[in-house]
Amino acid sequence: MDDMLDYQSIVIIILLSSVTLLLILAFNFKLRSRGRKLPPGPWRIPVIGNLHQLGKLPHRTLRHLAEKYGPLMHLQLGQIPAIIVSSPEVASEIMKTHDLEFCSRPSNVVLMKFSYNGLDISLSKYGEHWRQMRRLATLEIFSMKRVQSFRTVREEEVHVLIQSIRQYSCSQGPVNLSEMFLCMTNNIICRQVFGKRFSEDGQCNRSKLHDLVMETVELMGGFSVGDFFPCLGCLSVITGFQGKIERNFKRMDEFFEGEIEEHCLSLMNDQGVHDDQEQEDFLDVLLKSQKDSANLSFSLTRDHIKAILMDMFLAGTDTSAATLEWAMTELMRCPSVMKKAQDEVQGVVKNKGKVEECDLQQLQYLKCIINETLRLHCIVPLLLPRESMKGCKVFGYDIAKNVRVLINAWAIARDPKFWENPETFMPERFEGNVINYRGQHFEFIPFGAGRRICPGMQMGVFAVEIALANILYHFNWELPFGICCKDIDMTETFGIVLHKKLPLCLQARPTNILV
Ligand code: HEM
Repeated sequence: MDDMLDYQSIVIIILLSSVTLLLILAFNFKLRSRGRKLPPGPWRIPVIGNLHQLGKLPHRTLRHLAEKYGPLMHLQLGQIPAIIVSSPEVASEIMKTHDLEFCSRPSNVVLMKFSYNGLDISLSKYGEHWRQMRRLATLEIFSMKRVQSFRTVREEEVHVLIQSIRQYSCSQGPVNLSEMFLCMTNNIICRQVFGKRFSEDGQCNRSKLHDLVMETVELMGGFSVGDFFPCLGCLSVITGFQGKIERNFKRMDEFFEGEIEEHCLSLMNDQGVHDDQEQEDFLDVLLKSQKDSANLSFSLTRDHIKAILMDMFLAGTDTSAATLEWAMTELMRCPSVMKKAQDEVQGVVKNKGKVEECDLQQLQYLKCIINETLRLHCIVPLLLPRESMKGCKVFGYDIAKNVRVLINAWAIARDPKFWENPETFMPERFEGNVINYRGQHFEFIPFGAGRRICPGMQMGVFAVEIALANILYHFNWELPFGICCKDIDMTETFGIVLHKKLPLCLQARPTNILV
């Protein structure tokens, strides 16, 4: 009898908790619209359906809502108040006029973990600490001189990519370009950060580190109820999500520790002293800055260094790889654009045997292709979320403190008011056009704008340009047997970074250029 009672009470408790949970969800997930053109709120949208949709492809769902309710929407995402920006005018208000009020980042458990409790650059809140870290990184890591000093690294890794494609396509058929791009960008980042690569020698293949980094990226972009309902954060423990984060973080941390130890040792043995300052890797630079921390107004701890290393991997690897993946996908869908691009590269490089970075300045059409790729496939579609630091008025509406701000850069770059035939891939639109991605033209902000603009922009673009130019120079590309242009799957994945859901597999036919 007692057992029976226990069983019944357990069932009742479970039922009551589920009903409470559903009520909390239903009550909290409503959408309020407060734009000038918007209907008076609050009103509700079906809870589970939209939560699910937002969790899947938020940029598309939010664009659809913005078309109905205007470019400045106020959503109550669970317990989190958020505004969604979907037009260049409002984006300019937020990231230019009121940049100082909106340049902080929200925090949640996952982000805090991977940023070493907010010690990094990309996820930390705005304040003196962020300013100092960003200044250090801008001077020591992202300066044009430093980026150019890694020119050889980029050229060598692109060379390895070309050789790997050549070997693979001769023996095995279609090449998984999505995978190869990811390995190449990861190797470039590894060499810049640690001075070494982790793929097998001479190969552009996946290493254990690549797998680990990709797992981290997935976890960070994953959908967690706790993001919208902090009071239900404990659910992530029950679902096992928290455990996955802890395990993944531990492995990343151990990996960084190992590399730091190795670098410290070689610095101590004076092997790390580089005659030519330009050969230093980022970790050398950070360790030196730590030693000379008298020049800094804060003490650069080991956790600070690991937080920056985490930023490099998470922000720098799959962003550039995804850009290459979408660029090649669009070129396969538009054979005339592909031909024009190949003719341009061929005309500039002739029989030199490879494209070098010094050739890139002449490849203006290639640059247009990259711009158009970043427009049509905004790689970080909602940028990184921001948070208001104090109450302020935007377009006559009061925005409170601690409101999350999502900028739908993906929707903005497809706004028909600013772009003719916005859904069409048309690199020519950038020919002789003054619009660029450097954060001054708010209809095109793939790298964000204002104080939090991507500091790795140049590093990413150089890698994309040199890789794309070389794969167009060395190969003619065909779709696998039986597939035609219009069959190419364009489905996107869900996550912070927009990838193709299905990998891009293509048959490479080497041109007659000898390497
Ligand atoms: C094509 C390649 C890339 C794209 C499309 C891209 C895009 C972005 C975007 C949209 C943001 C957020 C900006 C905002 O919130 O306004 C960002 C931030 C950032 N990116 Fe990139 N990025 C790329 C490459 C890189 C690379 C190669 C690195 C470094 C190795 C890097 C490091 C960072 C960092 C540290 C931030 C945080 C800035 C801050 O919060 O102060 N990115 N990136």
